[in-house]
Amino acid sequence: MNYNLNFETENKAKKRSTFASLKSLVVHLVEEKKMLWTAFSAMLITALLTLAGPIIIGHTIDTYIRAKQFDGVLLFSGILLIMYIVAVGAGYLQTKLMGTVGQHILFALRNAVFNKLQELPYDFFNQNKAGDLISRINNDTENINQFFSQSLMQFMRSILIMIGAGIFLLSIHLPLGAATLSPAIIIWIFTHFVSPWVKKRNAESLKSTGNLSSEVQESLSNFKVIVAFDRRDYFRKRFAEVNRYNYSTSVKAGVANNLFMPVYTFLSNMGQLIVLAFGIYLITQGSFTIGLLISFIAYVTSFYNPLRQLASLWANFQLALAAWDRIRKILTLENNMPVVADRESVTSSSLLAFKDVSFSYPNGTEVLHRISFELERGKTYAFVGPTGGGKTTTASLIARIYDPSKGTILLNGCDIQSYPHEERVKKIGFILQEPFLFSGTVRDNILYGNEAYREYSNKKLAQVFRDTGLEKLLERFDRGLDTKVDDTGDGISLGQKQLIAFMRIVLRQPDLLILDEATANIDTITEKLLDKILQKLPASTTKVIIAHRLNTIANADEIFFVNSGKVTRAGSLEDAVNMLMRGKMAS
Ligand SMILES: Nc1ncnc2c1ncn2[C@@H]1O[C@H](COP(=O)(O)OP(=O)(O)OP(=O)(O)O)[C@@H](O)[C@H]1O
Repeated sequence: MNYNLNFETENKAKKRSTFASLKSLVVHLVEEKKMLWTAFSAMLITALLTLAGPIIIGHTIDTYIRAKQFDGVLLFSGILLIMYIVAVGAGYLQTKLMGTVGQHILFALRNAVFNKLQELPYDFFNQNKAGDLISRINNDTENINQFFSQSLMQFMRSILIMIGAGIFLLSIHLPLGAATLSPAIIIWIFTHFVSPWVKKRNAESLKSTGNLSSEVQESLSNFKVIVAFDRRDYFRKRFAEVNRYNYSTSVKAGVANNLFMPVYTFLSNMGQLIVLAFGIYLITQGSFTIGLLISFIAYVTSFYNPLRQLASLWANFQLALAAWDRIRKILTLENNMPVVADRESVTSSSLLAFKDVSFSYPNGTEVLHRISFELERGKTYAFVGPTGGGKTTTASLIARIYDPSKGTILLNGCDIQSYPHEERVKKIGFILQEPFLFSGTVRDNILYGNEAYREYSNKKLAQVFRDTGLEKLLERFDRGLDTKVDDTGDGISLGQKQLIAFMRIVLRQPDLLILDEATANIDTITEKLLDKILQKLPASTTKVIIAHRLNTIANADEIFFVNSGKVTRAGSLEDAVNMLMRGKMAS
């Protein structure tokens, strides 16, 4: 399955309309309904008060100022003052609520994206760069927050005031109103045609920010190799290139976003000009009053000012939608490794069986071809073979990191795909070639995902370590269980990392234990100790050992030779060595 998040954009396959993007975003606002309605009501109050202002001023001029009745002027000035104070209060409430809504959405979206990432299969992380994912979780969600906390209500307020002012303009004087509003039609046509282009520019800019983040992440996580091979200049150039691209896409997005403003300003000035010319003409004809003209000019301002604001708000809106499209792509991904239903209990003599299994990596050629073999309970199996022969791939299929392209894998006689993840992970333990550690202590890392011992005190745990024979391994760490570990694993050696991974898996006591080159960096004496610990595991535990060092597999009950995507029984250790030598000579 294609999990590449940038694939759709690159192929220009599916273009989503603004409306479709918006609709899918609105679904996520249900929880904020109450606050949104309150903020909307506050916004409505400010909009109505803003709209009422000009008509009151026009009325005061025509009724009281022309008749020199200053009591009336004072009364309406007081009313206007109260209206302005209420508008400030409502505006404050609206801003405060929308700031909270924005933060809630930011919080919920970040959680949703992160939780979704936890559900996605290994393949997804093969196909997407960590930096790009980080940018989606951090930057894109922040763009949406900015839109909600700063732009949405302003956006709605602008539209409401425009509609209200438009109605007033048309009802005060229909021909003058229609003439004044005519430039708005040009604005609408312009916006309609330019918006998709602006959204595309924003999407490109966000994508290049993701690439920039990937580049930083790649060079920072590999800085040791970069320094060791003196590739700093090369990475400097690479970074400069990605940074330049980001700069140019951001400039283009900025230009696109700012295009609305001058056009809107010009057309709104046209509106004002029409009022002045046409309005003064009407006054000279005696069919319009000065008070009405002042109200009219105020409504024209009320109509075109929000329109100008809409220019920048519309740009924020497009940016938020482009960001939302990037987030939505993660949220709508489906795990292509579901648990299949209807598992029937079948009694089987073998713990695990491959039946005619073939496998290809995404976008790759087939690397395993019609493999069949069985692993019995309690036995130790060794998988040997030349580099690139398919050992790790076979082990990954056993641990269901991937599903076969063809054929079936049976665990206890049932399709491995029918086991819930937790149950499968309990049954099959897997130590990777490069163990991954989390920041914390050795204890945290050993008990990672271990429900049984998580709450044990160090004293109680020490007894478990004595029973399982792991205590000697802890001596390899300065402060035992309390030794600090950071996620880069820089403070400890590669061999120590492998020991942590080993202890982690032995404590879980799985039915099937896969060690993929798990002792490659461990000295021979410690390796013998590990062997003893493995012997202490329950007699029913099946072990699969993948190793290049042949002494590691001396105790195996059976040896499989893995080469060119085929798995064959090698017979004795001597036969395996011969096969390996022949394989090497042939290659
Ligand atoms: N993530 C991947 N995407 C595409 N191809 C891959 C991937 N991982 C491995 N391969 C390819 O699959 C084939 C088998 O690789 P695999 O890692 O299973 O070999 P191996 O026998 O474990 O090698 P080694 O002894 O070096 O660990 C190789 O040709 C390799 O290039």
